[in-house]
Amino acid sequence: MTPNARFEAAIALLDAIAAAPRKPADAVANDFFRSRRYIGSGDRRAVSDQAWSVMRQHRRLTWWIERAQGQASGRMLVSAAAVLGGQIYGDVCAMFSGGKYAPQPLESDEAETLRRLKDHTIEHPAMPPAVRLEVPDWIYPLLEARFGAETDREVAAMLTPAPLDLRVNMLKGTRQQAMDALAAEGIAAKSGRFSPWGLRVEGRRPVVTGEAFQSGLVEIQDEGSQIVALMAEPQPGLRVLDYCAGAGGKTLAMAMMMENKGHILAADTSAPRLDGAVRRLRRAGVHNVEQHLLVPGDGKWAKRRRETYDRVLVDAPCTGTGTWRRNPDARGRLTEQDLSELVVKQASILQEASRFLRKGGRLVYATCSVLPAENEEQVQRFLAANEDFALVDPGRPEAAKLARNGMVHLTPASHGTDGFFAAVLERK
Ligand SMILES: C[S@@+](CC[C@H](N)C(=O)[O-])C[C@H]1O[C@@H](n2cnc3c(N)ncnc32)[C@H](O)[C@@H]1O
Repeated sequence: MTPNARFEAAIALLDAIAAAPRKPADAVANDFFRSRRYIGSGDRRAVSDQAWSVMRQHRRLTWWIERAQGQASGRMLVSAAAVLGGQIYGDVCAMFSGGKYAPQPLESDEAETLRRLKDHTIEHPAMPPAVRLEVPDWIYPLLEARFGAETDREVAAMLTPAPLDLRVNMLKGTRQQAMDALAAEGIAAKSGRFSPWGLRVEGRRPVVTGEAFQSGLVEIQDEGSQIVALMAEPQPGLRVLDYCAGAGGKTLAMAMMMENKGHILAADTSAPRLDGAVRRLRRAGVHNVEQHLLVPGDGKWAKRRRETYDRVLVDAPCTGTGTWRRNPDARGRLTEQDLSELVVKQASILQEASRFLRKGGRLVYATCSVLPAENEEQVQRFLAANEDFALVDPGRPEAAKLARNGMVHLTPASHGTDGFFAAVLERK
């Protein structure tokens, strides 16, 4: 593809994303490229990179375009990003050549808007903080309450692209063997900072097509997520309930820690998500996991299992604010109502799941959110209503050293992981 054609494809992709405001951008992008099979993999990556870079600057670009009396269409967003990113105004206008596969020429008002952006950069002192940090207005005070003087540093780090983290599957080999196998595929990886099984891959590499991944020796998993699984301390022989197991990221890590001995019940209300785990479990060589679809009214099922699990992991559905660096479009979709509904849901799931824990057993409550309402406040409310539970320090030293007041808060800026929260609760 010519640079102009890539420019045009990025504009079309951004318009498609804007036309489906409730759909995740990566799902829109999958459909977009599926219907344009003539776009090869290198071009696809370049077009996505350009669109994702615009999404990471969306509020600031819109602010600039509106200030320059324009409309934030895909054409204006892409061209404004180029001009504010330092490309020469005339060169950017020339991209709109109207040639085959190139964008149509700029209208005179579009060219005028763009001209007003000349000699500026994306930042401007008059930008409100929520615009500068690319977050919805309603959430900024919550982030400020959470991070205080560190708000700028913490929230800005949520705008940088996430690294690629792997977990070595000890059922298949050691960390050194995994590093060697990856090196043989031309992929350089170094040990993670916190997880004993973590690897961080340098640069963006196609790990999933390689032998190390296909053979189940490595799995893609953010290091923060590995720490959450580790906090459940699932030893061989125990009975573990993974109550919001989804597609099994933490189930897999726990099965590995249990050396395939004992039993994990991976429960979720979503059949498609549970199905998503099946191939991953097989590839990883895991065979101590049983899946269970939670359905309303299965009281008998629950009654039989009351107080029978040594460990319960509640990886609750949440706002996903901790994963914003992976999904820059998600921040724009999140509403205040989403948050209040999730807080109610999380409290009910935690209460529900806690019934399965035996006396002396440990429950880990976790989210991939950085908001106190979904995290420590949720734990405090639960403890106030359940006197037979107590907050305890994480047992594993890797997690204990990360804990503050007995709870672990991970963030991209402070730990280089996704944002995660986890707390261990023991039944007395
Ligand atoms: C954060 S995701 C889980 C991710 C998964 N543990 C992993 O590590 O890959 C939250 C999960 O909670 C599930 N969920 C939503 N409502 C639920 C409920 N009432 N009970 C149990 N699971 C629920 C969702 O289907 C989703 O799979």
